[in-house]
Amino acid sequence: MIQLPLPITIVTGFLGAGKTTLLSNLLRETKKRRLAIVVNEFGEASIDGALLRDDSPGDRVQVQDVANGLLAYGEDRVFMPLMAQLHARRALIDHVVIETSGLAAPSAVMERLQSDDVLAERFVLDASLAIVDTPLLLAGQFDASASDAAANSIADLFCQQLSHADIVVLNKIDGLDKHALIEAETRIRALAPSVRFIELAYQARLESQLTLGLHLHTAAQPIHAHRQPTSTQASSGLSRPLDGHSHSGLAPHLHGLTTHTHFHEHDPGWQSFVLNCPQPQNEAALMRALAQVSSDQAVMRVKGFVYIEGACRPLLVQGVRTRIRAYDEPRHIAHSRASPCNNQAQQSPSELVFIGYHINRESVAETLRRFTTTDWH
Ligand SMILES: Nc1nc2c(ncn2[C@@H]2O[C@H](COP(=O)(O)OP(=O)(O)OP(=O)(O)O)[C@@H](O)[C@H]2O)c(=O)[nH]1
Repeated sequence: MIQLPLPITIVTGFLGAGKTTLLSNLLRETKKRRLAIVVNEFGEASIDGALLRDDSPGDRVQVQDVANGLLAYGEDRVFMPLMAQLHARRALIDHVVIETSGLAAPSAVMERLQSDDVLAERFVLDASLAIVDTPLLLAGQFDASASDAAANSIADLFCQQLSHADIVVLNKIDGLDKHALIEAETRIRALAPSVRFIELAYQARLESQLTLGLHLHTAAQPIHAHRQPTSTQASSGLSRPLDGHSHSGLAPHLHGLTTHTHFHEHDPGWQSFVLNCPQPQNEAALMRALAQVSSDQAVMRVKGFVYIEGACRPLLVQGVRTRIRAYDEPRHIAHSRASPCNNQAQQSPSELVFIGYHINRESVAETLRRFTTTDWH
């Protein structure tokens, strides 16, 4: 029996843009397709994979974590065996979604898919999505700056992610009015004129028709209807659709990979480390410590699970730059992390992943120790 190539959607976006949240919503809403999700994290610990696994209904979704690096970059030896495993399970999978690390350009995976003959036979790129933290975009947080190396590195990466995207998804737009949305679109178009479509995701929600099965890189596919999310029409009140929301008649899209380079030489200024603490935490003291850390150093992302005195399940900590929140909704907590209330002694240590530009592990640990009077190391 002839097997059709397995479609792959690449989901990219800078650290904390909302890739995992968007995917997790998609998993709950996609009822028909059997999905294989590959989650690549820059840090040593995989937090997102645990969250997605918890949101995966039944055996329709398989989640695979690849922590500690950048998938398909340079010397990475994980990518090819991973693709071979996916191919071996072809009969059980309808669609693959690869969530790249927030510090990766999607061109790395795209290039491998196009340049390797075996992969090109077995897989087909369906679409590449770039998720954008819209409030940060509007605040100029992805702009380059002559005097700030971190800002330049972020701006460079952000542009790479946009320029390889078929679809840019404006996320975190819950509090934005139509003028802000149009301003965001204008900025995206100025940074990446080749972007084909811009979609709006309210509360990190995109319909699966806007995300999977788009065939944007397949020759001779029937033209599909590409619509705005219904929530966009209802809540944004935009007087005109965002440019590019329909694309009937467009030919399959080819990204000029030969003319772009992804970060084969990844900027070594980006660092990640994990800190643990065996003692239970005081939430307020920990939040003060994390606020201090993010104002002292270029920490762009903090995430992990923290055990609070007397609580039977950990809090999920999510920090994107200076916005740091702790969640205790059970949905946000991987079951494997919950412990019976009467068995506090068996709690795992708290674990936080920090990602930033030239960040200093010891100095972050020292701030956490000072504010929480517990032994972070
Ligand atoms: N208000 C708001 N918050 C959001 C939205 N989407 C995501 N978030 C929050 O943004 C934070 C980061 O979300 P993630 O989904 O983990 O982001 P990510 O892109 O997967 O992060 P990395 O994998 O670390 O790069 C979390 O606290 C989310 O709850 C949104 O649409 N609105």
